[in-house]
Amino acid sequence: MGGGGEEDEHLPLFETKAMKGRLVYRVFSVTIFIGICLILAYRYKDELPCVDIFVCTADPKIEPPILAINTVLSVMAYNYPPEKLSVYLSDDGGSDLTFYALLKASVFSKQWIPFCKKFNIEPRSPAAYFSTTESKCASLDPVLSQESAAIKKLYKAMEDQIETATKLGHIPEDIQTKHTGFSEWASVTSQRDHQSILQIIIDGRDSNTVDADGCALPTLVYLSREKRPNHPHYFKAGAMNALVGILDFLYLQFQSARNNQLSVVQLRVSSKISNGQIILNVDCDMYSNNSDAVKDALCFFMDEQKGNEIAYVQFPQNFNNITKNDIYGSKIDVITKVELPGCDGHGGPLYIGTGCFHRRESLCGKKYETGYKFDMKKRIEGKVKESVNELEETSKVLANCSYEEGTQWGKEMGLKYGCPVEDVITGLSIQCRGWKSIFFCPERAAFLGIAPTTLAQMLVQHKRWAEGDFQILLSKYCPFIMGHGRISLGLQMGYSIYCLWAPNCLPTLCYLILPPLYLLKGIALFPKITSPWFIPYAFVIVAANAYYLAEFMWRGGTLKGWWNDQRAWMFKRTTSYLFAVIDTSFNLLGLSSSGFDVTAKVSEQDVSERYEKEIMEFGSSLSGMLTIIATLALLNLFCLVGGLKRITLNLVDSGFETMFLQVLVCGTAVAINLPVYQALFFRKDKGRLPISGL
Ligand SMILES: O=c1ccn([C@@H]2O[C@H](COP(=O)(O)OP(=O)(O)O[C@H]3O[C@H](CO)[C@@H](O)[C@H](O)[C@H]3O)[C@@H](O)[C@H]2O)c(=O)[nH]1
Ligand SMILES: [Mn+2]
Repeated sequence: MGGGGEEDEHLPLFETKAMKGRLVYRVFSVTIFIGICLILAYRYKDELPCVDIFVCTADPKIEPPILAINTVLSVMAYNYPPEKLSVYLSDDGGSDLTFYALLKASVFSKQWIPFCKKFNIEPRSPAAYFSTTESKCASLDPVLSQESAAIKKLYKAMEDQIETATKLGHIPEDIQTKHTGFSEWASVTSQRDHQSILQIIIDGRDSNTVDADGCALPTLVYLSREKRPNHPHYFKAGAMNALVGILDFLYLQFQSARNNQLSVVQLRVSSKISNGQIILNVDCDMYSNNSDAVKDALCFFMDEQKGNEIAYVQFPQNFNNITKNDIYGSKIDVITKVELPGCDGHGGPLYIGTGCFHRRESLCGKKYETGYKFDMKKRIEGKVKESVNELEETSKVLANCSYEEGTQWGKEMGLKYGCPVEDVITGLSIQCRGWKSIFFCPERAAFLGIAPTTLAQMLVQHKRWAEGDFQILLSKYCPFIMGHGRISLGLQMGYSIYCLWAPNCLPTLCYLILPPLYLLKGIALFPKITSPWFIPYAFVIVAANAYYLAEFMWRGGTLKGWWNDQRAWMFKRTTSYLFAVIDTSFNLLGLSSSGFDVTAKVSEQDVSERYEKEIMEFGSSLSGMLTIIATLALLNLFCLVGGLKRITLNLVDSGFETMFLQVLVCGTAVAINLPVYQALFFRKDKGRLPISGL
């Protein structure tokens, strides 16, 4: 204690001071931090399995090469160690134009992949990225916009070259001399008659092949499997099987114990070249929209508790060209947001084609055994030591059509042959072998594709689906027969929603033909509005429609979208499903076999404009399907007018009371068919329905 100046000299009771040597410590801790990151990177990197990605294309006219390579580039740029990725372009069109486009893409990828990773951009399909608003916003990040402008220029130059060649229809000689691969086309007589063409465009094993930043690149392979006129090629299933294959010594032993022959022919192209434990299939029109999707899928496969029983992880099919009110009901949101997640609780969703990650073994026919464990890190040592040329030669043979003869490919192994929905039937067989599957819907869609833009395209696509699913129901693969005791009853019922699509045409046709005809004649088919029997009718009509409407709106649809969806269902039921039933019957009688009509992915300028404006495209030439649609629309209109006249003239006993439901059914049909009348009587554009053709 004291006073005055003495106080200042007092020392504080305690004092905290920074230690000396802070800089040294900081350097030390940074090195430890880097060390931990490297350890994690090492661990993480090594634990990730190899992934083989198959992109399918079938015709350079229907599926332009520029579309296919955009998909290829998007999957090459996944956030995944490139040395563990292999991308295969399966070209069923056997086209040198597609091959040329892929060569160009391989060069462009050296700039594109580092650009994507540096700025973490999405989506990684260049065409899709350059059409996003962010890519057009120059001001946000000056470095990004500068580099983006430079890379866009490169892309446009590549696009120009590819499109010029595509328009020309062949590859000019001066370009052909630049790559020996083109010489393969000297012996190609047609799309349906040629030898296997296989070119390893980027060899991931080669440490000299790097991108602009010096990082490794994914392996990139072009394959056009052999096709001969006297050999069935089994469409997409055949294309996939030429690639799939399996090389696993444990599995070979397991199989050879049962059938010695099998082990010899299990190797196919990708199992020879890269043998990734996981296989992803995407159609050429479905680019990757989420560069983390591979890692997302692996979270399921690699889960320590449940991962071993998962055979496939299916992502939903989303589309980037859906208009606000979805005129053709293509969004299938009720399927992907309600029905398939519903199946998830009963053993897993159906395999619906593109956007599906498979465990190689389960796709190749392995049965699930309780306690089965698979080490994703396991790599088959010493598998490929051959030089690129040797490897091309030895792998090519595996894509020959004679290679499959007398084997289990298309039956026990790989995707199943003979069904227009090779995906659904294959998934069902996998589930019946004891495996589970997963439906995964990340917030940012993993894949985006192209939905049909004309009525005819949509109806043809649905005919293929309905026919395939109906064939399954009537075959030994029927979910209630093959699935009995193997998959849950809930899942059997889940499958049957789709298997019963086709026969749905019969009640729909009845409702669209009988009530109007009887209305015209003045004969009542339903109870009077005053009768107690009217109540169940009213309840079912109101409740079923209200439920579907609520489900539709809950999943983000609009009211007009729901109305359009109802129309799309009506058209599908009266045409696609009817034709599916007829063709399935012919098929059962052995009078025909089902094919695979590839859905068109490009349309003319005026067709696209009408699609954007949500004007239905009937397409001026009158097919059987459009004739049915127009006839039913006219029948309902004619009968409604005739029937109403009869009622107003009091020619029917207690008119409205008796005929209320018939007028409602017929009136709804007329209201829903308004675009048909418009197309028949008022429209002048090329998308109208020519009344003269009826
Ligand atoms: O002989 C063929 C025929 C088709 N494809 C490819 O198969 C894919 C699907 O064909 P597409 O015409 O687009 O049919 P979609 O109806 O749009 O396809 C859905 O339905 C098919 C089953 O019908 C599934 O295989 C698809 O994955 C699924 O997206 C495309 O990449 C085609 O290139 C071939 O590789 N070879
Ligand atoms: Mn498609």
